[in-house]
Amino acid sequence: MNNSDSRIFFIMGVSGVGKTTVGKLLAQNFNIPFFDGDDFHPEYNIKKMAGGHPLSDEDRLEWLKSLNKLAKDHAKESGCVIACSALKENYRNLLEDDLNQSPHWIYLEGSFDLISSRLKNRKGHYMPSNLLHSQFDTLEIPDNALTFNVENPAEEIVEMIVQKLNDQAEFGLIGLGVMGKSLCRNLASKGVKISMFNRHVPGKEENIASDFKQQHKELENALAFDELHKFVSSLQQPRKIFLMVNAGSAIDAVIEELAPLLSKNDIIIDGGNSHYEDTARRESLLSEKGLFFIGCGVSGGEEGALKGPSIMPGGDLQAYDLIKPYLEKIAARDKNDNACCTYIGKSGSGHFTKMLHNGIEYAEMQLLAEFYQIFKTKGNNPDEIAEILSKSDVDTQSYLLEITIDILKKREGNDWLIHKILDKAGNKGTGNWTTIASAQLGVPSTLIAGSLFARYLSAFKDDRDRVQNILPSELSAIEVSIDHILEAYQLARIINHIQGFKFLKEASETYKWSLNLSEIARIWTNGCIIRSELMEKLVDMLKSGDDLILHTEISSSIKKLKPALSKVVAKCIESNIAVPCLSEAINFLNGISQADSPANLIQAQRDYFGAHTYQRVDDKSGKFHHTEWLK
Ligand SMILES: NC(=O)C1=CN([C@@H]2O[C@H](COP(=O)(O)OP(=O)(O)OC[C@H]3O[C@@H](n4cnc5c(N)ncnc54)[C@H](OP(=O)(O)O)[C@@H]3O)[C@@H](O)[C@H]2O)C=CC1
Ligand SMILES: O=C(CO)[C@H](O)[C@H](O)COP(=O)(O)O
Repeated sequence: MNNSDSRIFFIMGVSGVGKTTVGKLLAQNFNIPFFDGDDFHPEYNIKKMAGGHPLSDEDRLEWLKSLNKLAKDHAKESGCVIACSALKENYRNLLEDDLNQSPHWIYLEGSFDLISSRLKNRKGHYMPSNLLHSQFDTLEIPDNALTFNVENPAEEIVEMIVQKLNDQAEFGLIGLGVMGKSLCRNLASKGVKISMFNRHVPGKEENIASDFKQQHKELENALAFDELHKFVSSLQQPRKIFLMVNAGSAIDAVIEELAPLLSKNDIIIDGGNSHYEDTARRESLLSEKGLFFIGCGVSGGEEGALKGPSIMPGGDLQAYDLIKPYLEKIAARDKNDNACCTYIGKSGSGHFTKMLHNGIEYAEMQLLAEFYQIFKTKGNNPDEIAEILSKSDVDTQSYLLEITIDILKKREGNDWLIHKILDKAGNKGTGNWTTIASAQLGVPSTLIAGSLFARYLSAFKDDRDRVQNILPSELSAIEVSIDHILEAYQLARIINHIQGFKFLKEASETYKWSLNLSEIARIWTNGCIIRSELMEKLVDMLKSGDDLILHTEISSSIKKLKPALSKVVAKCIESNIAVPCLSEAINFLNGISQADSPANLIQAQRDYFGAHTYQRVDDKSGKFHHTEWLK
């Protein structure tokens, strides 16, 4: 893609501003060729200008194209400096069209009076000074150029250009909320020179970036902005800008403001929990403007983002290669010290994978909540439940189990804090999207759906209060040993992961993403919310095939643990304990392990009322049949 040592500079500004002088000095400094755009005008244009007539857009077209070719030819080598007025945005677009790198735009500015007086003293140039008015009228001041005032001597301007380039940050981050702040500190502590931006909202959001910089020693070299164009100019090209803002309309709003300030080949990375279809849409929209868009799932919460998250980037592979060193630097490490970051695949696949991660997270959380309820019903207090969970088998170890133990032990005054927390579960949408996507793909992700709907049911707190008054359902302790309960938990988690990876496999085939499931499991072994001992085991199992349920280790665990799961669910139902996720687990297992299902009756009913046809077991051709049921 890029010869990394090659630099293309366009020195722009109105005639007489000093482009040639500055350009030659700059070229000398970098030891690259200098070209004066004026030397490339066709004879016709020179005559027209010398006659005091301004050039039209049509006159400029071939000239701009020839300068674009010049830039492209030299971009393949050491680069070059080209002086060219480039007064309008669309001229600049033509000049950088199809370049394999983002050029540096240097805008030389000066007052009309200063330049006019300089032009009057200039000899041997075909541009009469009265054309200067038309140049100023035509000029569209660039947003994304390094700007220098020509009251300074040319030598100083070149020094300032070099200094500015040296001061530029390698990586930019927009959105200094919970995750954005942690990621900034993580990047800076790894020695990455960063630029940070947070919007300015008068009276509400003021000096967020500069105040944040003051609070942390590791940010002393970071640049802080609340003006977007200054933030953009502070970044090395191609710019790499990580968005950590709320998913949805906020991302579109930021992109709308940001994109016009960027140059070709710049890379926007969306690290939020965006919907994968939005990501695909944004990627194709931005690619029309020559910009790259990487949809990048990030998991680990505030602490993970600070100390090492799991990172799931998807999009253009060449663009990914440019941001890979930064993402790998900040990612968590797996047990072999490899970064928990891997290229997921094209387009929205990174955000899809993060969405599914959250779906698995929903079910893992719901299972723990159901076991909390089971032990509560047995009369155990939160400390006792924490004690039971902390003694559970290594196979059940996970980050979510660890934090659950901490949560259960947390006291407030004489009581446990958990008793003071209202039992209405919130959500930000990823569980909902996962459930919709599973329905669209036709995959039975029943534990994820069960846990989503359990959250929704919990949110109907008033209804639950009212219904309980009319239909009281007494909870009673289930008579099952702790070992059996923990075995049921272990198996339900296995089913959750079987469903999750099957879901990914189906998405990969449908969307032609070629996902590497083992590699995805690997980057989920650390840094993310669903890291666990089980995930560690799945990395190798998924190497030998994607069908987890048929893997010998998994199938022998299922055989061993299934009686406990069946018993616990049956006992919970007898005891009026709602266990939607656990029951989905055993129902799925019973369904998937029976070659015969009652779906023949569904097919018959469909054919009866809607002539939807059915296939027959005694017709191996797979042909569809219809019966006139009332004849
Ligand atoms: N919190 C978590 O554990 C995790 C969150 N995520 C995802 O990361 C993203 C960010 O989350 P989080 O850091 O928690 O969110 P916060 O609410 O803490 O921060 C959001 C940031 O976005 C900025 N922002 C919001 N709207 C706009 C807008 N219209 N224009 C410009 N900036 C805007 C906010 O600026 P301002 O302060 O000015 O309002 C703030 O800096 C979300 O998509 C979230 O789902 C992913 C993994 C874990
Ligand atoms: O992405 C995350 C962790 O991986 C976030 O914490 C996520 O927002 C949690 O989702 P919800 O608020 O819907 O429970």
